[in-house]
Amino acid sequence: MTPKADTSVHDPIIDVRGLTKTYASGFQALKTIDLQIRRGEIFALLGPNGAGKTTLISIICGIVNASAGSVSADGHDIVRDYRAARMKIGLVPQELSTDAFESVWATMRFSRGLFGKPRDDAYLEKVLRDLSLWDKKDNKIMTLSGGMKRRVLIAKALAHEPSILFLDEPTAGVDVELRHDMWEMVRRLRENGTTVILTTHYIEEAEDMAHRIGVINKGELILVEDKATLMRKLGKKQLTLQLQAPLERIPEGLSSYPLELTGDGATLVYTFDAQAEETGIAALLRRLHDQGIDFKDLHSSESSLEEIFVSLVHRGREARA
Ligand SMILES: Nc1ncnc2c1ncn2[C@@H]1O[C@H](COP(=O)(O)OP(=O)(O)OP(=O)(O)O)[C@@H](O)[C@H]1O
Repeated sequence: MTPKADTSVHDPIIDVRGLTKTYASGFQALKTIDLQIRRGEIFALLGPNGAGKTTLISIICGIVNASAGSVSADGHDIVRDYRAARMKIGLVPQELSTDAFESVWATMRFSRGLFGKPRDDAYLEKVLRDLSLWDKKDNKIMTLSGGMKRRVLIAKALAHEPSILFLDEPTAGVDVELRHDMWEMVRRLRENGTTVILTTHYIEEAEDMAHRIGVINKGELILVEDKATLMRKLGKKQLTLQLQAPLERIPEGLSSYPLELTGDGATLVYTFDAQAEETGIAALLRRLHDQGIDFKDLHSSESSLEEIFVSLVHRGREARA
């Protein structure tokens, strides 16, 4: 990887300002996005299906046109200075769409050539070795396993030595081992100075790797935060109790607890802070017993990202109302 002259984190490597996107269908996929990515960071963009993650990445990578606003990549405006901006960026898409009949090696050489970069077989060899693909270099892509094809996508995106790498759902549907290999690879890239932006549905992925996290929902960037701060906010767990007999409402004696009655009154959900020393579960169960409320089953779970997004958006709407 090329050494980076400027490693300052204050100078954004990606600068997105007032970006909006309305597709030809009239659907507004992005609503005024402002986002600065720091040089050398791993940034995770989280959001439920259809939130606008791929649209945002596609605009930054010059695949989709913005309706308004501007983006610069390493100082180059992605419209006025498209070639220079694109040269800085490697994109690992969700799916492999072409090159099935080509060998891994030919695909790499071709990708590098597309960006007008001089031949550098030693560099390409290093990329393939780092991704455990070297022994497959002469294989046609169609003969590789799904996991290997994923690695090829990454290798291809790195062929022209970009300083910014976008990974769109890098580990969706891959097995645990490959997921860990990919995380390892992302860390190595970062150590070499590459800025990595990934989209994911997996909270562990963001938790494990990202320095900062952006949450996008319905085309709005609802927050951008350092990971540690966000994890504290998201660190909620839930205890779900299946009641023996449905309740009409939460009894007075339990009103001090953050409880919610769902499933026609037959399910009681208690939300608590996973990081807190006292979860309050023991006291709650005692209180339920005192109130004569019996349950037949209970389980605890961490709120899914989708639930967290919904609650974030909900809160945002309430705050605006
Ligand atoms: N070419 C298009 N024309 C019209 N609407 C589109 C087009 N591409 C995407 N959309 C819509 O824009 C919204 C955002 O889509 P996008 O693919 O950016 O979401 P995403 O966050 O990447 O979702 P996922 O996690 O499912 O990949 C969706 O409602 C989608 O249906």
